[in-house]
Amino acid sequence: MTKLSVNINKIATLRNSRGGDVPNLLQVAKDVQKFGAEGVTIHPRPDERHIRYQDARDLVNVVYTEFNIEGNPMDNFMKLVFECKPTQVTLVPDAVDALTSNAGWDTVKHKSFLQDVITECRLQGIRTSIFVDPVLEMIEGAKVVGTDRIELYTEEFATQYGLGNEKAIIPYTKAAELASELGLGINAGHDLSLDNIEFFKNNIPNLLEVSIGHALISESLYLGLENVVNMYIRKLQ
Ligand SMILES: CC(=O)[C@@H](O)[C@H](O)COP(=O)(O)O
Ligand SMILES: NCC(=O)COP(=O)(O)O
Repeated sequence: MTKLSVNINKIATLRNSRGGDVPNLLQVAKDVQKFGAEGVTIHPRPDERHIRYQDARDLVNVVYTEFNIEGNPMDNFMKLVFECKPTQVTLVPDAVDALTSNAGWDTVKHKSFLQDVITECRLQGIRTSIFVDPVLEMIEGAKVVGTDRIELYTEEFATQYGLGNEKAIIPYTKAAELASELGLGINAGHDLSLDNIEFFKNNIPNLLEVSIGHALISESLYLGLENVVNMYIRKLQ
């Protein structure tokens, strides 16, 4: 069984667009867990354009499933992580001004930096996962730096699968096989959706967790729109 961790960044994006508290991020976190999600993911970015650092602190008291905080392990981010002590921190090498995450770690080049961060997280009792492309050398490097898990960066798979190219799964399957042999736990995320999740899950051995946000929130809008439009129409009769 693969756990679903719902990424609620997009709820914060919508909330911040009006400056108030609608939709309420903490209520959404409570609700996704009530509906069966086994984790909540956030990715506070340095400009706080969606998740704010205070949201992370507030969510500590609300997330009773697995709390996953993602981000680039810069000083402020790591201070926040050590304060919140989530179940898992996912280290992502994204640039300060990145529109969204767009690459995995070079685990060879950044070996000693990652080793230091991961050692500190372990001392604090926080599970680590590092965001990686499905490249065997990077998976071997992930083992060397001592992470508990990897998160396979799935954008390329999602794009190619959407174009009908099922073979795009092959590097992910091979990466997962190697990770399993090396004793690394396997997570995955980025652009996973109702269209591609079943195929992905069926081809990735030992997939422990997926974190899904952009598509899941968009799909929730599409699938809920008819109901809400009709509720308004009934009130207007
Ligand atoms: C690490 C990752 O894959 C990202 O998908 C991320 O958590 C999404 O961030 P944004 O919501 O800022 O695009
Ligand atoms: N780690 C990936 C994640 O949390 C969500 O990514 P996306 O579904 O918003 O692309």
